[in-house]
Amino acid sequence: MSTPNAGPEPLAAAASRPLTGRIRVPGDKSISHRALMFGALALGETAIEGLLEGEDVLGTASAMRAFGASVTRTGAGAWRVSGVGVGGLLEPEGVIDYGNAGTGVRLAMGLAGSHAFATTFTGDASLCRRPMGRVLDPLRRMGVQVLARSRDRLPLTIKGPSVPLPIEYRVPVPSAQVKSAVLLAALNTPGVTTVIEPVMTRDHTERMLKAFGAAIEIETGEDGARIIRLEGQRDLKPQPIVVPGDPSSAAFPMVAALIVPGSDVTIENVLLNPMRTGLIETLIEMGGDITIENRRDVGGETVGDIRVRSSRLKGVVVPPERAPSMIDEYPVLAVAAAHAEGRTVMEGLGELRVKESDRIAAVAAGLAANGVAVEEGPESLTVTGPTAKLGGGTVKTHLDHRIAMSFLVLGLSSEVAVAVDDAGPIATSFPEFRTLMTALGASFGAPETGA
Ligand SMILES: O=C(O)C1=C[C@@H](OP(=O)(O)O)[C@@H](O)[C@H](O)C1
Ligand SMILES: C=C(OP(=O)(O)O)C(=O)O
Repeated sequence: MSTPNAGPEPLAAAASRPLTGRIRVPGDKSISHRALMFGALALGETAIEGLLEGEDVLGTASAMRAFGASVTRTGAGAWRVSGVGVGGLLEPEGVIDYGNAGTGVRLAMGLAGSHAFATTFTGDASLCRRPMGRVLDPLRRMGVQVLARSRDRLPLTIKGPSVPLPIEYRVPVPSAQVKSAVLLAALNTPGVTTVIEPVMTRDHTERMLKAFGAAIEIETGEDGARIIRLEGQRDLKPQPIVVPGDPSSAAFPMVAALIVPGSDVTIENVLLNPMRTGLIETLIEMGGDITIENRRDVGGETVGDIRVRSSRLKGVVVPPERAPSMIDEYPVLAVAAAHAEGRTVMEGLGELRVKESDRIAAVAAGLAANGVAVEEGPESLTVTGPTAKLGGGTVKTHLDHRIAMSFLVLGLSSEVAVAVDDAGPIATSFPEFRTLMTALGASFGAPETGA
């Protein structure tokens, strides 16, 4: 969990020698959260390999223990979960502190919301600013009572009804977290709950629920929306899970290899679910030399090794409909765009305003502080490159891991060092970031020394 008393960890990066080598990034964050949660609901033992051991996911491991499941670490990335069965969660004794983890807390609210007990959730300063109404609204319709600070922010307490109501819910924002929270609540709801998704988002919940034997059906409506029906109160069967590498973490060495001259990096075993590969598609359109090798199927998901060589990039227009397949990758795409010839226009970014930070504002401020030409729109970012004299600025990370990692990557190709005010949040999703990047040839240091 977060360590609020540790204090900020300033860090800087400066022009790197070519990055070379083969690395594996840690397990996918979305799949890791879900593996622990579905394991906690299944009857019997779920063995997980390759779990992301970042703070966000460790928060879910603690939360599942608080709900009565047995969760044990048996080796590096190897975990076992003994579940309590659908409907069998216990009332947690204390407050569930989810630290920085939006996915963790929103999915856990769905889980707890279908149980007739009270759960209190809280988080760090970033999570307490983020909107929870998007999950609480459908849960209220299922009969959940909510006691919250104004505007549905954490800390808050929810209490499930004795018999939850199945609902039909059209997800109003493109959000896999909202879809998943309703489906998790539906697991312990009698009858059929329907979630309608006008815009498709990452589908790990649906894929994994199928694998665990849930009664889930998906069809496409006349208007093109995805209609997901789940019949509740059916047992889940434990499944061995192998978590592939997180494409959202792979994004950082990928962009670093593209922009540091002379680089040639391979990132092995990365999840290539089509709802997660928008960044790869965009970087290839920009002229990035990226090839996928050894494409294969692992546990119902496509994975592959991504080879990236430094490239001359050109600006592109990234269409808004691509946003769900690369929603967490815009900060690091903006860093690539600072190196591209011409304008890169990123549209349809409204959701970026409610992530760990307001990522449109944080990226714009960070790029501007380092001499990059950037324009911020209400739901867009436009970056014009290449930048003549890059670097020299200190970036405010606002408790946002992706802002910290993106700007350290910018530093690796800057004339003058780029500093971030706090690298601590990197541990939420990618604790090995510094070690792996260093193994490729990058170097980081204290901002005072200019790295
Ligand atoms: O469901 C998930 O695992 C996630 C969904 C996305 O959030 P939204 O559902 O808010 O788009 C993403 O930003 C987050 O990192 C992980
Ligand atoms: C948005 C993110 O995570 P979460 O919503 O789980 O905090 C992210 O990891 O970029």
